Amino acid sequence: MNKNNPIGMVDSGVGGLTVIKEAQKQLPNEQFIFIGDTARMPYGPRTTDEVIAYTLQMANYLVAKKQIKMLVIACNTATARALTVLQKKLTIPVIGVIQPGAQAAQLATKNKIVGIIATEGTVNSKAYEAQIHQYDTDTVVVSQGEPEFVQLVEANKYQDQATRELVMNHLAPFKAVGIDTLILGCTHFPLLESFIKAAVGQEVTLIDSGRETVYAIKQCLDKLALNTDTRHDHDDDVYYTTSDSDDETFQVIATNWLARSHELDVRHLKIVENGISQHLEEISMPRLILASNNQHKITEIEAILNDLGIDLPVVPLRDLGDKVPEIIEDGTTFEENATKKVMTIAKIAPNDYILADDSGLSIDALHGEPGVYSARYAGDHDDQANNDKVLRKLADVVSREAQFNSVLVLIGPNKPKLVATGKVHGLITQQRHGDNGFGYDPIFLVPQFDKTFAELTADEKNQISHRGLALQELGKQLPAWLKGV
Ligand SMILES: O=c1nc[nH]c2c1ncn2[C@H]1C[C@H](O)[C@@H](COP(=O)(O)OP(=O)(O)OP(=O)(O)O)O1
Ligand SMILES: [Mg+2]
Repeated sequence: MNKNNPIGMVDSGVGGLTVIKEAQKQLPNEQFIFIGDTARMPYGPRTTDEVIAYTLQMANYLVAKKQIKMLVIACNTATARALTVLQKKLTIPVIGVIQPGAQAAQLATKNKIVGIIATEGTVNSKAYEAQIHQYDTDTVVVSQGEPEFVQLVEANKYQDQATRELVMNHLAPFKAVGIDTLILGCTHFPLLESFIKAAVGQEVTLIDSGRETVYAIKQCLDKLALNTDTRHDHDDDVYYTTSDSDDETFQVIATNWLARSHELDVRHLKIVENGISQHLEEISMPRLILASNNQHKITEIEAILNDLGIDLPVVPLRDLGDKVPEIIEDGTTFEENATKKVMTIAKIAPNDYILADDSGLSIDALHGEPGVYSARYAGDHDDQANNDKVLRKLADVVSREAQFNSVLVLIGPNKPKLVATGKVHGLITQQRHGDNGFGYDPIFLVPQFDKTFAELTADEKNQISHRGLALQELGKQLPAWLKGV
């Protein structure tokens, strides 16, 4: 196990953020990856089988995809019901929030009357009682389920006056019993700490199960020599939620509670049903795939895309690996072929944006030839043979007018196709000049520079080329298209 791998933390929703906050404070160099199961919260009313299944899905994701070195179950309900199962199934250390809290309470109590507030699931499991009675059978344990507290925190109402009154009312019985220690047996409850203290009395010791858990994490890292020796910034920490939409409440609570000045890196996992089993998969950010096998084109397009302010990761076709199907360019127009390119790639990348260019040289004296057949005029993608054929056909021809055409087609998830074209006039030379570029560049003369495309720098070519002009045109149409206008 690599000690520089991250620590995984799983929770039913937002409560575990109190644990990660403490962990970030006490373990400044460790990297944390947190999953809040916001799609299925709260866990309190769930069956034990459900809680075990959900917790395992999150654990399996973190082990398989993030190579975590340790798992923390930052949720009391999940600890009560799933900890022992996960400890058996996983080969990494798994730490729960109950044992550390119970131990701290046992050390803190003097009158041996300990209160517990938790979800109903945790209360019914009697996990805290069992743990406390392992240390001392005489300790009196008074527990109370407080599912409403969980809901108030999850609804971001943990600072409201009405919440304060509700907490005061609910916790009044603890005063009558005379507890001297109260376990906050749900990771949501530290957010209500000041209200809880006011309700039970300042003299009562509150045990934050999350904080105690972080001591246990530290001890475990020390014992197994798993402390990282590289420095992470907690801005590297990643927070996943399982709701597929924008999880605004999570983002707001997390940013406030963790007191970060900028937005946290919150990503989404989707729950994938597979027959009777389920697993989690990251919902990937859409990419812009450049559907071309021609590296020269890709380089030109990438250089110009930079200036168009496209906020998507740009991925060349070759990065999609060997699953890319063959693209058959048998259309009779550039637009038809460019459309075939994007549609073929859309089959394997339905959630991405895809951009293709189909282009070619059209010579007036040859009635537009080679046109859509430019790439295979003489030999398939044999630039030398293609150039030779053009020069041979024009050997005795005086009129050497020609155009390069580029047709760009862009598609995106749930978007109509966007077409942009560019055209540049030139003259076919008598022989090749220059080594830059590709294709017919050495025989395409731009009168304004008195140079062929192959004699221009990449920047100079991009300023005036058919592809450069088509990309500029695309850039103009893009904002409205992205907005769906
Ligand atoms: O700026 C250019 N400078 C020189 N030649 C060019 C240019 N632009 C297109 N051409 C020629 C090369 C090729 O013979 C044909 C494009 O064929 P075309 O199918 O669009 O591209 P391709 O097969 O090289 O790559 P892909 O289809 O994977 O994007 O026109
Ligand atoms: Mg092609």
